[in-house]
Amino acid sequence: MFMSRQPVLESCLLQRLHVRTRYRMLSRFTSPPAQLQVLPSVTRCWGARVYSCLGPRRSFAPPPSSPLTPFLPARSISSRVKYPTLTMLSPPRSPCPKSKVLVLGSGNFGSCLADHLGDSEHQVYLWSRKQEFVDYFNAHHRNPDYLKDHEFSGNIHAVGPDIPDADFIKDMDVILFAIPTQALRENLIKLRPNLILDRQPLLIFVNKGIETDTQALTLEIIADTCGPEIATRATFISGPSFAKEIVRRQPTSVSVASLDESQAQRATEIFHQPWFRCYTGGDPIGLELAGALKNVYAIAAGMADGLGFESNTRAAIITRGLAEMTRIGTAYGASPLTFLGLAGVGDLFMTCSSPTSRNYTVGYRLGKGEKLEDIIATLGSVAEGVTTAKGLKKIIDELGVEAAIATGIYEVLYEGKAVNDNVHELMARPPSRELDLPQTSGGGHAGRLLAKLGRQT
Ligand SMILES: NC(=O)c1ccc[n+]([C@@H]2O[C@H](COP(=O)([O-])OP(=O)(O)OC[C@H]3O[C@@H](n4cnc5c(N)ncnc54)[C@H](O)[C@@H]3O)[C@@H](O)[C@H]2O)c1
Ligand SMILES: O=P(O)(O)OC[C@H](O)CO
Repeated sequence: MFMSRQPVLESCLLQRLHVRTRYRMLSRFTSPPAQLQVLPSVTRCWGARVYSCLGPRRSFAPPPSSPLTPFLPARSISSRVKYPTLTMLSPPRSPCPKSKVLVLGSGNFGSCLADHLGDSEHQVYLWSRKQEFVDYFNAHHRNPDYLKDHEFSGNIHAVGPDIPDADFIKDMDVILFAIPTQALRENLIKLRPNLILDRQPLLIFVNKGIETDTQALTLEIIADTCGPEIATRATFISGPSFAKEIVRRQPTSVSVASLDESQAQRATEIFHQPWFRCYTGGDPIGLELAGALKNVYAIAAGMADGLGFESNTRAAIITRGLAEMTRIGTAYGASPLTFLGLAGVGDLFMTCSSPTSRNYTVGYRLGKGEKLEDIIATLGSVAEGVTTAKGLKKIIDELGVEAAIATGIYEVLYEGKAVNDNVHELMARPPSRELDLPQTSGGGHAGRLLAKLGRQT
């Protein structure tokens, strides 16, 4: 997944003796996973590498279908079962330098990334707007609402419920925002007076959505609330990354982008680990659009599955969804290449094909005949695609691009169109050319946004 198989096998052969010797030394203290002992030697070596590189977790229950399952210890998800740490075989990269990180938002993704950074020996403060969360987390090192089976890093301290004050913020090296897009503006407005410009921490945003009322991307919300200087340095992380898989240290890769690439590089240095690869880039607008739009197509894919359609239909939605989001992004003024990256096709593919996705689940349940209000009321977590579909519809209309799938999802969610009619209408359209990119003039919407930031297109 993150390296080609041939070099892996070659390096396995070279390291085989070394790894075996180290395992023998280690087995004085602990037994290696039984699975590693019964596999053929080369496979065992690869398994040992994967196992050692990823390191076992306090909570870990690999799904039966996981390709890593043969190499990983079967273990209860209960954290009462402790596993010896084998990370000494391939230790985490030490963070350079060790940072103080404030994570705003203690849902699935905020707490998962807090755990990732805590494991890398950063000093992490996890903010929640709920006092009960703060008390419970500090007493038990568990999240009472999300990822409930996971025991979190001891390097995390929960803070709240008030937004941290200026004294607290001035000590932070990094502030990571893991708050849903619709709630970001109000929180940035509260936080802005506490940010000192000449000692500005690295600001990282991981939300994936479009603000419904304004159709603003996060970059624009930051510019509106904090000014162009802060927005220009803001950094965005996106890509195929389910929280519950990150806390199990499943190999994960993401895109990291900022208009100021030195900031993206800083973020990469803080996040990059052998089990969490970061790829940097300079197109935050494309990265943001890709992350937001894939959620709308995940609703479409889930809906098709819920209706009982199978592989052909899902592959068509993913591929035509990619064509659509690339077209919208290009007309907006983003680079079409960004949509071929992890934040684009990577996340689109994953979210459209996994019931772990909340957006896919919304679509699936709609396909099964449930009402949107009932699904939202019982989902227990945010599905950004629902609100994004609304903001996106206005953007599509303004740009004048053809985006039949996204438009159909908007009509199902907000205009009462029946899911079956949506499929029939999509399929009954006349034939068209497969791949075309729109011409952009004047930099599109991105040009206006960049001008707001004082940047030339
Ligand atoms: N869960 C994932 O695997 C994942 C992966 C990548 C990106 N994301 C993105 O990260 C963002 C957060 O997702 P999540 O999975 O953590 O969502 P979640 O629903 O699990 O948690 C949302 C958190 O935000 C808090 N919150 C909600 N409204 C708030 C407000 N007005 N002020 C302050 N805090 C508020 C909630 O209390 C909760 O702690 C979303 O944009 C999502 O698309 C999620
Ligand atoms: O559960 P979803 O659909 O919000 O997807 C979560 C992440 O965006 C996957 O990368």
